[in-house]
Amino acid sequence: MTLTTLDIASISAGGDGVARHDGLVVFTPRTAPGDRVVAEVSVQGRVGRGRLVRVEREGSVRIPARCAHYEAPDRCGGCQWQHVDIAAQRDAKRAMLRDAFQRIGKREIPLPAMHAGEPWRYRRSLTLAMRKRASGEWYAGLRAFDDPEDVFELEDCLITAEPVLAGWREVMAAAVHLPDEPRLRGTVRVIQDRPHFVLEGGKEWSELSAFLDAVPTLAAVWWQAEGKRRRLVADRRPANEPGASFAQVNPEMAEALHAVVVQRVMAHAPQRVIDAFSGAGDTAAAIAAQGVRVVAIEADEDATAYAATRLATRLANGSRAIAARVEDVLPAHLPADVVILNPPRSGVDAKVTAALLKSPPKAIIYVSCDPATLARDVSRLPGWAVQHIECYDLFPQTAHVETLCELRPESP
Ligand SMILES: C[S@@+](CC[C@H](N)C(=O)[O-])C[C@H]1O[C@@H](n2cnc3c(N)ncnc32)[C@H](O)[C@@H]1O
Repeated sequence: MTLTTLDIASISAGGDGVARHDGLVVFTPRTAPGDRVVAEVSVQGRVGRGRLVRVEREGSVRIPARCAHYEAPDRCGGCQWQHVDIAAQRDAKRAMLRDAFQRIGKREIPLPAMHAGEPWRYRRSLTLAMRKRASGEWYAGLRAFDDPEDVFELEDCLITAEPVLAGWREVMAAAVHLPDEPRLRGTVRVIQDRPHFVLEGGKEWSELSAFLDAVPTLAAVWWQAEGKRRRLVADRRPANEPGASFAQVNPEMAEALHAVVVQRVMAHAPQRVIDAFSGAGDTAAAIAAQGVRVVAIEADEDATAYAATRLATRLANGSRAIAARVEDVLPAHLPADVVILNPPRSGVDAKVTAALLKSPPKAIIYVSCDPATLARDVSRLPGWAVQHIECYDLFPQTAHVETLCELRPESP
């Protein structure tokens, strides 16, 4: 390990500042383009990893972080970019997408537009590590970005909406009734203005009913005991409300994106649409409501069951929700006029792109949360052109970016 002066030139896809030094590319968290920093650099294979020691000269996009947990001692790993001006964050995300297409997809795309909303208090869901101290007292918090074992007690999270934090305060006030374990994990999500709680871990929950009595405002409580499936242990919701797992983290921006997806699908005047990785069926239901036959494919059985209820009135035209892996069943449901792909970060299996090459729709609308896997998957679709591409800033202060990409067959 050596102390090295680095001039940070750009930001990497993972959110670290990037500098070149002695023929090495060095990635240093918590640095910004234009910074001159001193870092402890260690070499791992062909790349260098920097640990920021001090900033010698601040780049023009560096700003003070707003959140007290961001800097030492907590070093919160929930956000990566609070030290970067919001406009520069958004420019970096756009550049990240174009770079991924160049580097991985070997394609040139224009610098995409960015749609953005509120940069603070946008999260409607917060997952925290829960720890029991030797004294028996519980605390809940996030992990340090450079030490996942280091969980600090969270006082506030400036990217999380107040009703979620209120839900967490209620849960922690009742923590004495949690399963008797040193470590648990929980998520509070606010759906239709009411907090829902998902607890993960523990083998027995002997004080479950005392816990439930102590959390009267929670609309539903789910428990995923160690090695078991998640189950609903308290349900005070109105009938037919979606489960906590299907809520959008940033509903305002997700709705804006969703509306554009529906509009782009409908522009093809489709008769048959496949919504692959359909979740709880938000998009599928909106398209089916316009008289289109929609097949929604989703691996999660609970999400599919909910999507099926939303498509139930459209059964007559063949709309339905299928609980299966997209790669296993997509070929059997093609052809379609438009296929929507909205996979997790890992992107789509090569079988999915192979099936689309064999039985091509008029358009593929790909919604991605990872530029690298999007670029890889598009590179597996030779003969398809990027007709339109744009970014949505669903997660300000972090390095994550959501992309909408419409592909059409290249003209012969
Ligand atoms: C990014 S979410 C998209 C959800 C939904 N389209 C929406 O807008 O809310 C990805 C979804 O893909 C599902 N999934 C992950 N792998 C899958 C697979 N191999 N086949 C089908 N669904 C899968 C997950 O359960 C999750 O609901």
